[in-house]
Amino acid sequence: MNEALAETAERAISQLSGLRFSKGHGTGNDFVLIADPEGMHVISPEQVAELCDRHRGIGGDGLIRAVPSRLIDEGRRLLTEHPDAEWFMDYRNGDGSLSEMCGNGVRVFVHFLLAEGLAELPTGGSLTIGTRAGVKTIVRTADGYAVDMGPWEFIFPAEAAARAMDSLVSADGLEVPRPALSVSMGNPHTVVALAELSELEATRLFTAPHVDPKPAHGTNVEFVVPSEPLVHEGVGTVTMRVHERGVGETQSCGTGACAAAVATRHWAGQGAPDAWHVKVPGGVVGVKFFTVADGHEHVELSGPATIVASGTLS
Ligand SMILES: N[C@@H](CCC[C@H](N)C(=O)O)C(=O)O
Repeated sequence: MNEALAETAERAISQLSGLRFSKGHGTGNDFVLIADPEGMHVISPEQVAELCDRHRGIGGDGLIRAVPSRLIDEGRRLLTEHPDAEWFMDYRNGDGSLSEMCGNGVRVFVHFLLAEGLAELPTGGSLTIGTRAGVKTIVRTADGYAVDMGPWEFIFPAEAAARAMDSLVSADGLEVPRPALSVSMGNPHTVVALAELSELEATRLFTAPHVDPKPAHGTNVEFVVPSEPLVHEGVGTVTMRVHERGVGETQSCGTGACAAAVATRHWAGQGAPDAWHVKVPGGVVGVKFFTVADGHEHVELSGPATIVASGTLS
């Protein structure tokens, strides 16, 4: 970083001096967390990027601001139908860009709300929060939290139905472009199937994979290898690496794990299970498909959430 950039970075953070923060992660997908109960801290994209910088900031794949839904436009819109969604997860990627949704982020966000005494989640109860991809309902599990992520959708439905793939993805380390399927979990994902773990290891994700055609607002790209056998005791397992839009390679991606399970189940065809384990570099998350009262299929994401530190910006 040159001197001018370093100065801009320091200025960006110093403007937030005195602000309390926490740092947390879900299976290694890490976030800077800021509670903003009065809705006073609109953090600019530059400030987000500096706070998430691993050398000059706190470091994180993204930043989550906890703000009351009534104090942010996107939250107010949800309150008419969901008055119980008191808190809104204002999520930014590490480069400062907005994303509609973050699956690991939801668990860490709820864990943070509870740790800060801002919300309660009694055993056997649930908590509803607002996000840019609608409301999400969370319950506790033995090892963390399970989130009803809502319905999934194919981004290119006609192609997905006709050919089980809708795009080609090239990445450094892979000799030829690979077929892929694009799935929305509120945010966009493109899932690429690889045959062998050795191919997954050989894939280099320092630069963004090339996706053709690419979803309109960019995409997160998941590379998955089905386990052999794919299904054991009714649970399907895949191993995944991810290149996240607005971040780069991360240790885990919750919405990406959901998209990976959607695509693999689609490829596996009739009889494929509704319960999945997705192994990521930072751990394992669970994905389940279930049908809700109105007949729609929803996706549940489960996994741990940890707060590792809290402090004050100097
Ligand atoms: N890591 C997240 C996804 C974060 C957003 C993503 N980078 C995007 O731009 O859509 C997750 O756990 O889902």
